[in-house]
Amino acid sequence: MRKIVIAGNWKMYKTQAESLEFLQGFMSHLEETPQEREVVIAAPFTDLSILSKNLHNNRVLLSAQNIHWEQEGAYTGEISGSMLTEIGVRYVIVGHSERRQYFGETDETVNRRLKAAQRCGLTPILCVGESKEQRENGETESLIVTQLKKGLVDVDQQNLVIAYEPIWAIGTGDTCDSPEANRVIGLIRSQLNNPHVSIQYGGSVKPNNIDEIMAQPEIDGALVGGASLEPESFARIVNYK
Ligand SMILES: O=C(CO)COP(=O)(O)O
Repeated sequence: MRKIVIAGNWKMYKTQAESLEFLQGFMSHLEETPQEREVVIAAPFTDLSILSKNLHNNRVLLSAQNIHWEQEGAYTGEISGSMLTEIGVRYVIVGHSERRQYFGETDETVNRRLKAAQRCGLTPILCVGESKEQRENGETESLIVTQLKKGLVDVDQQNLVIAYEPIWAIGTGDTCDSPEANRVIGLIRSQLNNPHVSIQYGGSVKPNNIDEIMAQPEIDGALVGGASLEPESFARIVNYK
């Protein structure tokens, strides 16, 4: 069975006070959310601990946005897996295009982070996706196959979520057409050795397009940026029809 996983990626937004304010507005909407949908919030490191203390049941699971591959050491500015699991974090986003673009993330470092996450029991959400230029040059398929092949070396596909996030659709309002997202996600699935891996779509997911996206047979969830920052908007997304 493929799980439905709807995750909000808050990126570098929300102080602790703002994150608690979000919870106040958000939690009541979950009463109508079907139990089998997993709802995840990927918050900044500084918010995770206080969110964890204020989430008394497991209705919302927490995710980090990055993880270092070593268990501990002289790595100024980094966070290890055990620091995350100790405060109740369950997921971690790995290889987001913003980390690949601005912070030198490569398929090799992505692979190391994925394995580190799994070693300490976190479920990694591996992000893959092409730029506008790569799409226009007809490189979408080969790029994604390479990202998967290199990223997933020795990675356990029993404990993994993948997000297809075309870079040109992120933060632009220019959503990838649902049938096209469905097609690429089908291609991603064909590269895996476990048919039960959940594969999300990400890139300008909004309350007004989530129903159509989730109606696609290959799409098992969403990774939502901007529209996850407001309680009503993220609630409408997790409660898609
Ligand atoms: O990058 C994203 C989620 O990880 C998508 O961001 P937007 O939903 O703001 O386009």
